[in-house]
Amino acid sequence: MRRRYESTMKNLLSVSDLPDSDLPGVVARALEFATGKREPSLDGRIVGTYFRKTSTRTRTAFTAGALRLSAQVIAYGPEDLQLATGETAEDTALVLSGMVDVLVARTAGSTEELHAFAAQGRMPVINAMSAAEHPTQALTDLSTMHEHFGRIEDLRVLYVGEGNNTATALALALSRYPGVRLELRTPPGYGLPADYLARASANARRSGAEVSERHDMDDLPPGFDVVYTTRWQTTGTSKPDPDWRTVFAPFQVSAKLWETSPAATFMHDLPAHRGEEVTADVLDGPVSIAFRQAEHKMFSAMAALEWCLA
Ligand SMILES: NC(=O)NCCC[C@H](N)C(=O)O
Repeated sequence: MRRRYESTMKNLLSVSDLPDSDLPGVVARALEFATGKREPSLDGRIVGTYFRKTSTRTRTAFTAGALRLSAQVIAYGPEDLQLATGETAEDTALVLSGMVDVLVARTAGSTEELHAFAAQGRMPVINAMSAAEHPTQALTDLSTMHEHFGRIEDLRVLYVGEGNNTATALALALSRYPGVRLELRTPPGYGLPADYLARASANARRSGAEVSERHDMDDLPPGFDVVYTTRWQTTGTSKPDPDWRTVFAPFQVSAKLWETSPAATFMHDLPAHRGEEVTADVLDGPVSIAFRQAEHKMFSAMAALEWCLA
């Protein structure tokens, strides 16, 4: 669709929309918010949130974060907009763009729809999770890692689980940091989409990171700093293989992984299903920062809103 307004509008549809010149600053700003810093930086702004799928962390993070920066919020549920009766995404966003300053949208569907929302060209659109990518989760993960380790560079990260929206965004983000080694272990048939793996590998070649993916849990190198997992049922998806639990079973994160990575910190995008992707002793134990990571959702949402609206 023809762009209606020419502007330098900053959408956050992919973590790759944040240029190298801005990404460290956005993470640093999230870390300032993590220390309790608050400013009325969005006073007078109106944030629209449109969540078509369930959300606990992301929706609350953007709403609470906007309010804490003195913005006002209009929240739309799945049936509230005329989109539900067939109005196009383009027309919907064109109308909203005259009234609200930024739209935070979780479709859990195709990212193309988010591009259709962004086509109007004057109201930035933030991807609060599409089927392909979860960019604001990646920002959360970066600021959580930075807070915990004091850096992101040189971290050795093991990601275990489906190559879902969280994994794609994490791979695109971490691959931009020199010295990072990201090892993805994804169940056979549930790996990262090839184009995302290729983009992350291209980032890594440029930055001096390393990204690799395998579909088994054999020959794991020792000494990971982070073990990261995600639930087995990704929002809005179903698994074609009726036997998928057997395929996923070897990819459960348990204390066994700490035999070779005794200093590793555990991360999880949540919601968690104890006894499936992770055992309760790991998630609820001293190695886990998963619930601090959830708090970072708001800090990174605040930084993302400011970046789009600056
Ligand atoms: N932290 C979150 O945003 N959690 C929501 C679900 C994330 C997960 N990748 C999913 O699609 O199910």
